[in-house]
Amino acid sequence: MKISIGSKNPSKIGAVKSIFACDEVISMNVPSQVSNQPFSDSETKEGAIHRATGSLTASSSDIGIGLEGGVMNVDDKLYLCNWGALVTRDDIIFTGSGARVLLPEKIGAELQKGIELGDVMDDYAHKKHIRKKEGAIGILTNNQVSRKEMFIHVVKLLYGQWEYWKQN
Ligand SMILES: O=P(O)(O)OP(=O)(O)OP(=O)(O)OC[C@H]1O[C@@H](n2cnc3c(O)ncnc32)[C@H](O)[C@@H]1O
Ligand SMILES: [Mg+2]
Repeated sequence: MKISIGSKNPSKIGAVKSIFACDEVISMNVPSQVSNQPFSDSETKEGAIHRATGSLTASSSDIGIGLEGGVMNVDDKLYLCNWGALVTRDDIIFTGSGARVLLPEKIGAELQKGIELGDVMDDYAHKKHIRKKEGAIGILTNNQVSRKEMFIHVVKLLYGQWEYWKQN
């Protein structure tokens, strides 16, 4: 079975490969059709769906997967959020979201200026390419949960829903 994923980010590809272990995984950049830095659950989820459908349309895969990172407000505080979507050839869409973590106010202020979280995080932690490695969630949890591990959980939610649907 062939799976496409709408991203070239290694933490996203790694998560998909961990769960769909013996399948062929095709990765490609496709437009998320939302802002580079989504600012709500809804926008982040839409981005994930567009990445999944975009990769399906652009390849001969059996299912398409999209994973999208964003931020969202709870009680006037910004949290990191992540969404995933799995789309089948007959247009069934499964979605699920990942762990959330509070963003320090300093980070929230930079995001409000229009800077992407990936860039804000590199500045904040004095590191490079955090988005492709441990991620904001890895930095903020002192590496208890990496971005790949968080995405593995999201991919499990998608995989499980899809398996259940196939059996029923
Ligand atoms: O190549 P793509 O797939 O776009 O990978 P990305 O790292 O840009 O990831 P997203 O577009 O899904 O994330 C949207 C924005 O949020 C940032 N972001 C989200 N989660 C992050 C994390 O855990 N660590 C660092 N940056 C993160 C990311 O850098 C983008 O600016
Ligand atoms: Mg991006």
